[in-house]
Amino acid sequence: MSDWGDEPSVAATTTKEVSGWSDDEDTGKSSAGGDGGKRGGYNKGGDRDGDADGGGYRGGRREGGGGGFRGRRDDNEDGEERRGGRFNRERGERGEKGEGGFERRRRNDDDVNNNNEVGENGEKPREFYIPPEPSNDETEIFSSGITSGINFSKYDNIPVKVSGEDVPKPIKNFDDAKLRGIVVENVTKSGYKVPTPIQKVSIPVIAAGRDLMACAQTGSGKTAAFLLPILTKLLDDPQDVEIGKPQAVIVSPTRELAIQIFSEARKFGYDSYLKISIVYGGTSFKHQNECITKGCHVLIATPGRLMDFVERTFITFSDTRFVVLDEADRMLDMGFSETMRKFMTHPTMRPEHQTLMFSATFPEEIQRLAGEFLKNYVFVTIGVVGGACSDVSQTIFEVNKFAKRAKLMEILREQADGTIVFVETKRGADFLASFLSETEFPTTSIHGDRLQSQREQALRDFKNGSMKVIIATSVASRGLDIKNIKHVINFDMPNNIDDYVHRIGRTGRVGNNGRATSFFDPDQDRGLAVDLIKILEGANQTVPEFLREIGGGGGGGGGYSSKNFGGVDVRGGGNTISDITNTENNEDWD
Ligand SMILES: Nc1ncnc2c1ncn2[C@@H]1O[C@H](COP(=O)(O)OP(=O)(O)OP(=O)(O)O)[C@@H](O)[C@H]1O
Repeated sequence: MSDWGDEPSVAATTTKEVSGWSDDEDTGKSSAGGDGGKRGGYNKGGDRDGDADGGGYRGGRREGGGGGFRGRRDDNEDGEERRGGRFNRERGERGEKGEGGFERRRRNDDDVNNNNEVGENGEKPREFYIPPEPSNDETEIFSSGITSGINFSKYDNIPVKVSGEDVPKPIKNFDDAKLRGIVVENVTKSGYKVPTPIQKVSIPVIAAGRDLMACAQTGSGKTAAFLLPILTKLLDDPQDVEIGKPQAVIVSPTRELAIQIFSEARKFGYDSYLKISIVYGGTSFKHQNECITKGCHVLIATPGRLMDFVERTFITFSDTRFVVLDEADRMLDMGFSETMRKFMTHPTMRPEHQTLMFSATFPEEIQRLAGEFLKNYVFVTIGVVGGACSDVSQTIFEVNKFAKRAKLMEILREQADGTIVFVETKRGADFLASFLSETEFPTTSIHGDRLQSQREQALRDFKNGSMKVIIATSVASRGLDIKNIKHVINFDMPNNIDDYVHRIGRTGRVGNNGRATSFFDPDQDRGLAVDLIKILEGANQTVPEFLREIGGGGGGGGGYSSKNFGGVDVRGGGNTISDITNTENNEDWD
């Protein structure tokens, strides 16, 4: 079918879909809030639409920017000020639920922005985007993951804490996991030899039918931890698939993460009869509906798009045996709490479903809210929850906003390949990408104002090395598992320490060494100093003197407190708490 060429089928950005199935829903949702026609930079050069040269920025640069973009605090992924803390924003400034606060926020965030740009006349152009068909080539399917690195065996020494009633015993190896034969074959083809700690604990918990809330460090294999037992159960206890009634629903906060989970699910379900589908914002609703009307066992979705399907009754949950909320804290942070509540408590939801929540950071307040959705769950923390992966070497430079660009060039001249540069704002990403593209560094970018086709093309270009550098906003901070990320640079520091941990976790994955460099501007980032010191100390990194001075000695002494990062089971003492630091030798489980 010609629609499925290598190139995404993208009509001119002003094209409107005219059918009863149109994506108008998205139009409405995207229209509220946001930064309207304030975008600038390279798009004036007319080189963006269609991205013919592969998502890069060649020419069309507008002067200015100066390297620092912190002035536009409102120009971030959420389209609004983010300094105020999650719950203030959601509960306070936006008003209580019912006032429309949640909806307004949701409409402008990553998931539902189908039409991302602003045309000359102030209208948002749209695209009718049908993503390329996923590959069926076995080699390609199994080559997506990162090969485990030299520090993999150190995972055995990471403290593992589990609480809850009658917690099933962890497995020691994949043979103990009672995975379905075909799933085991796919695990082997993926090059996995030993389960990671989160997999050792989660696989038997999920297999035993329990709900789970799990916090484990970035890059430690959380995706397989839920996919392997789910696919096994669907195969061991098969039920006829009915159209619009997925048996497992996996929800992810960002589109790119959803796509990645989709690839992982196809990998572990390879050669089985399981049907895996995906629905996410920024793409043709009609097309995705056609895909799911073929029926699917496993549905991966972003929350806004999922609700669109649910509200139109194209998806119901009456056959749903598993609900997975990946990066659950981020979904709540993005304002999806109402959306999540709607589908978790949907009248069609099969009462006997299991709910599984995963993240590397899990603030206590969010954990508490999330706990509404789980029944008699097992709570697992691996390592210092919210702590940075110690395989990433972290360097913090004191750089003011006017010096950032020169410092970045200096670093890139040493080594540019495989660098992801995080900036605070979408506009900042545009400026920096167009600036760098006029240098010797082919650069692309990913952020919420780019069309979805451009976002996916940008990631492809970065992954295949045709673009050495990718500039990203926090949309790319979570979950992305890209082999060739060698260096994470925080050109702008994030607004909160959780984002910092997730951002630097794009490198140093599955036991590989990674590198992160951050530009700390005391004028802007002072508020982050104390938490940053704790993170550095917790990961045995050097704390620069200037940072200690700013932090007022903060971070020392008491060390890193995991309390605010969800390291504590909020249900308190009524539950068994086991410290199974070394799952290999622990006897308590026998
Ligand atoms: N047991 C294993 N052995 C070897 N590699 C593994 C194993 N489990 C997972 N991996 C690989 O580790 C990488 C990271 O896994 P994954 O993306 O699931 O991490 P994560 O914990 O979800 O990270 P993040 O918090 O950043 O989302 C992937 O490339 C995956 O293929």
